[in-house]
Amino acid sequence: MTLELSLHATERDVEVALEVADGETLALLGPNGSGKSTALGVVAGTLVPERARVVLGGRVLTDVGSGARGTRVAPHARRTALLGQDALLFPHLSALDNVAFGPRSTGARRASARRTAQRWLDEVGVGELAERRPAQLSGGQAQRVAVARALAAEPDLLLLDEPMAALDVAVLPELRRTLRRVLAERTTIVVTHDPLDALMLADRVVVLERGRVVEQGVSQEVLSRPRSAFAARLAGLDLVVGTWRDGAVVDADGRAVHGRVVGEPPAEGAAAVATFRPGAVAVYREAVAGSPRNAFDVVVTEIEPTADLIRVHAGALHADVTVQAAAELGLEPGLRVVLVVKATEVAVYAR
Ligand SMILES: Nc1ncnc2c1ncn2[C@@H]1O[C@H](COP(=O)(O)OP(=O)(O)OP(=O)(O)O)[C@@H](O)[C@H]1O
Repeated sequence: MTLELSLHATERDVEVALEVADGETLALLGPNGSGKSTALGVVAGTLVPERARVVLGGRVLTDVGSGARGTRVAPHARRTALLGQDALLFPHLSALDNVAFGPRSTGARRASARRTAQRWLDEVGVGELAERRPAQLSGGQAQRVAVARALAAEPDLLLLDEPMAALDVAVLPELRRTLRRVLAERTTIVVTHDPLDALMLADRVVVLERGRVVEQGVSQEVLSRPRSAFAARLAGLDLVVGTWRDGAVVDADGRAVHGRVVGEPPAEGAAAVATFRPGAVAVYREAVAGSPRNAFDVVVTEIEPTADLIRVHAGALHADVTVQAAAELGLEPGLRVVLVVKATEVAVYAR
């Protein structure tokens, strides 16, 4: 179902308008305090600001402000499902009964609700844990149950508020793949700080800053534009978007980045991304002999002191070096340098 949202929360200085197409997943990105939760709250109906209009599949859910009708559909009657950082399962119910709760509350009989619940638990990979209580589940398993619960309610719109922020990094690639599968064809908004989530889960991203939309577009395009190394910067990562060829991610400039493949290897010719920490990037004045696999000829565009290091900007790429190294290299904007990053420091994912 198509979502149309416009809101003006005067006190918070948040003014946002966006649309989500039927079946589309939209990632909402932005730094702390940029208005992401405000936007989700207005859609979910937990927040009614001075002016807002929310229309989901032609149903007006919120319409307040001058000249508006004063419509405020209650949160539980919106046919939206919100999943946050914490699973928030009912502690006294089994995983199965937690998931069956939604279908039960919309009138399904017990046996049928439990069958539906089992199907969703299977779908998100925790079918064998159906009889466990939340206390007997790991964080990642509990979050999978919460995803099943959200989906079992058959919402018209799914709202995910940093659904993976509280989880161990080790479980993220698998959960991300599960989400990618279940979100396909579902109208969804996902709030995230992680550009990989934006790339892997979302068709489109909207970037918020200080309560305003500053950039939006197809995820890959937004995230690969230098200006939108913004999103990569949010996660503290350098990010190269390209195509998987001969065991490397090849970007639009033909730069090949080698790394460790995380999860399923990308298919030859398929979209792929490489990420690495700026701290893993070394800076040289010229190509080093016996050069390691990833060496990029770049021009320094900016030098930025951080807490205890110097961040070297070269277009969309960054390197963090010590003050001493920056001085020895004579780093300044306009200087040609070679950035070197070991393949073992680079994570490569299929898109
Ligand atoms: N309950 C509140 N009352 C008044 N102002 C608030 C309230 N919650 C947030 N704000 C303000 O509204 C603005 C947007 O905040 P919001 O929580 O929507 O940002 P966010 O992008 O979700 O941030 P985060 O990533 O930290 O969750 C900020 O200026 C914030 O200080």
